[in-house]
Amino acid sequence: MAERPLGELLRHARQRLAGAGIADAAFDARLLVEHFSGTTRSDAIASPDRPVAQVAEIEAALDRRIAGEPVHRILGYRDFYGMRLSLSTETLEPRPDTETLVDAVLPFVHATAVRESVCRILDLGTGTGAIALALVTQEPKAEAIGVDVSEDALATAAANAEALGVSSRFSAKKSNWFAEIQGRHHLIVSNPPYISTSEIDDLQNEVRNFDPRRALDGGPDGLEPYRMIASGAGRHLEEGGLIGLEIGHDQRHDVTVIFEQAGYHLSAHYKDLGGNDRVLVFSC
Ligand SMILES: C[S@@+](CC[C@H](N)C(=O)[O-])C[C@H]1O[C@@H](n2cnc3c(N)ncnc32)[C@H](O)[C@@H]1O
Repeated sequence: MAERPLGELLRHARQRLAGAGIADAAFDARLLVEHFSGTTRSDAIASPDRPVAQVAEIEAALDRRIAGEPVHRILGYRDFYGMRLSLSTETLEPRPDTETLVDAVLPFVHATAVRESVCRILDLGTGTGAIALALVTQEPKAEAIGVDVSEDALATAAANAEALGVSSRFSAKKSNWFAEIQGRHHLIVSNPPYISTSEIDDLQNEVRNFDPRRALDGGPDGLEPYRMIASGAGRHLEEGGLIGLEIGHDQRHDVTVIFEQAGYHLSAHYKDLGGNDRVLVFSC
């Protein structure tokens, strides 16, 4: 395909996406054109006549977006807590709501690192490594094990750690929750699958068709992973340690009961940016 000027290509991409009913057409068009043409927003403003050769790649990306693929799946990355994280087939796309969990536990991570010279973190269901990597990049004395059952997710998390320069303080470990985990940790964090099996079919197409089912499905009532974590945490948490969990918007009561029955106290709860219950923090 012939080259086209950057400004014209941006307008064309926006029109194609808007015409197909894509909600954030202007934003998605900009992300896709910039990514595949290797240009920036400043280039579009300062040099709209700059020729772009990657017209075919951009058209193919627009086709995928119009077919319903989320824009970050097409780009192959998503930004989280100031980090650029690569995605792969079996990783959930990290969501801004999960940053609430990082914010909730980060003061404890810093305080533990000051007091103990280290903060050992276990991230159960690490996916891209999002939560663990946010914490170890924010606290130089923190070290984390990212656990997952997916080999693909573990490889992606390890590659993200390498790209962020923290691979000496992050290890990716294949384990069914605590099954292969040894030792005690100051902090256990998890954003487990928490959607009930029957609700998965009602999710938006972009979630249902492109996020891996294993990252979403929390069993018949969506609470099974919380039961697994509550029953195993006692063998892996240091005295005075914390458990930080992301939850579904209607799970605050049920998850609190599960952890209280296992002997923990709810020490804090947080809402996400949309005002929904999103994070619970338990102490021993
Ligand atoms: C909701 S995703 C969270 C991913 C990442 N922590 C984040 O917040 O973006 C849940 C993750 O749990 C993993 N998982 C599912 N079942 C698991 C199990 N039995 N043991 C360990 N990890 C599991 C999935 O593969 C997926 O990566």
